[in-house]
Amino acid sequence: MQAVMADTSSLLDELNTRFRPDCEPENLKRLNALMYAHRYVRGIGLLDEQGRLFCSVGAGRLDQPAPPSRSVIDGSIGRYQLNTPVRRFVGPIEDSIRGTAIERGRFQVLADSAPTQDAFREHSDAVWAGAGSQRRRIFTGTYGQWSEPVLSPDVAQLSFDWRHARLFVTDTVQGVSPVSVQSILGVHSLDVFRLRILAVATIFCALFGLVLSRAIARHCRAYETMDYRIRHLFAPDKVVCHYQPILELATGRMIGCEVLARLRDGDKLIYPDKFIPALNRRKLTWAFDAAVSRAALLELAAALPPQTRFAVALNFFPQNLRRDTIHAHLQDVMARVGRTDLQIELEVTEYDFSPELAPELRRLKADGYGISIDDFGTGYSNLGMVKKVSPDFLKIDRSFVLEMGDETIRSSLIPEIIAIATAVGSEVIAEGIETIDQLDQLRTLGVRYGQGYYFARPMAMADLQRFMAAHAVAAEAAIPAAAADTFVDSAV
Ligand SMILES: Nc1nc2c(ncn2[C@@H]2O[C@@H]3COP(=O)(O)O[C@H]4[C@@H](O)[C@H](n5cnc6c(=O)[nH]c(N)nc65)O[C@@H]4COP(=O)(O)O[C@H]3[C@H]2O)c(=O)[nH]1
Repeated sequence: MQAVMADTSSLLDELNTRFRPDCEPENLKRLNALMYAHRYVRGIGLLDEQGRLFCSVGAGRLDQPAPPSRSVIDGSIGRYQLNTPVRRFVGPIEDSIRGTAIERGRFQVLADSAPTQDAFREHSDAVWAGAGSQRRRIFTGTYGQWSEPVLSPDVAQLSFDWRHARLFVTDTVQGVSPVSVQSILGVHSLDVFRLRILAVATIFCALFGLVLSRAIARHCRAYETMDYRIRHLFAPDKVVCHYQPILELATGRMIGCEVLARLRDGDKLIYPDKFIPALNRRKLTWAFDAAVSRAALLELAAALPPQTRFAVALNFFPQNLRRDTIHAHLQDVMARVGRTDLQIELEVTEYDFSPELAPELRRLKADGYGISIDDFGTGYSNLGMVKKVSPDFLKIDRSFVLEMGDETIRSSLIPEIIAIATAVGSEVIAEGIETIDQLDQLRTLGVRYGQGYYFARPMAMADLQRFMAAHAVAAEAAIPAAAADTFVDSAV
């Protein structure tokens, strides 16, 4: 009890020396803060000159000043009013709650022997008690008074005071008379919660960083994939055509070239094995085939001197080998090219050679296009079907040529392929000739045409022109003088 008296007395001292009995909000706010600094005080009231209570920290200005109590006891620290209604001090709570008020000078304080302020200070910054139906609640705490709408008393709620950069955490204790408590987290709270906040923030940042970095890495990987990049990489102006000469093996005469496409990526070239699967998945194959064939034919027509006949072998995706589409496109290109000496050969791999494709190829052949079956020997084509198309060329896959020196079963099949070609009325082109031994053997076997690194790698137009100029002289000899070292698969 002594502690209650000492606390109440010191507050009354302070009130009477430092404060005016002024009911203005600013003053009430300061009084409120002072009240919360005293453990055993639950309310402060202001008295008018007649000693009537006219204002209190919790309830503000009263509608009617409360007349002075008749049962006042003079004590050592002030005049005691026992059993006075608490409502006058703390606003709209039950009238039946009563307490002890002690007054001195123009101030009255409500003493409370239970140190409830401690509980507020420790567990919340402000408190409200009243009828549960009341949504807008007036919170009172160490920082003064403010009102706050409580959306639902059933769940804790967060709100943010932008002006003062404070976060309010409101929770409601349900009961006959619910109590809402508010904690305020502001910069000042960092002091109290510093370690906890730091720990939580660090864990949060670490987790967030981890999730974010994984998401970024996943995106970067996706951007790096050819499937993503192909949309930006493929544009008609990014197509680079390289040309690989096709020669008559007995004479070394160049009869034409195969067009092999690359894509320009800055100062690098990307090769078909990298971008063809992505073109297929992105359904860009026709745009690509159309761009390559147009670019190659225009470039060849502009660069090559008139020839008697020059074969231009074009690779098309099997799904694009449709007579109507291809013919319309190539007719348009050839009209611009204006060269009748360029003979277009359409290449289809044996693997893709199918019954559905055969009629399309026959119609294309009837339109005057040459047909070559590429990588011959690697697929399982129906010979009857091959015969029906009667291709101009069967191109022996380079794996057969590669194994020729080792005398494997595969290489022993070359004569069989030559026999099939004779049977269906086609010429043979051997692919991937890299050595003079391979060249000699193929010539001995009767293979008429060939291409490969031994003669020249696929190269840009400027190099093809140099190759053709040098080759015109060397072609006099039976074996071509130009070899792979001189004409490499050149950059742009
Ligand atoms: N080791 C070795 N390789 C040789 C030799 N001579 C030529 N080659 C390579 O063998 C491939 C021959 O082309 P393919 O069988 O039509 O196979 C082509 C073709 O199926 C496809 N392709 C290339 N350009 C186009 C195009 O414009 N359109 C379409 N649809 N496909 C294309 O990509 C495939 C690969 O083309 P590339 O990478 O240019 O590879 C080319 C060529 O560079 C040699 O002596 N030794």
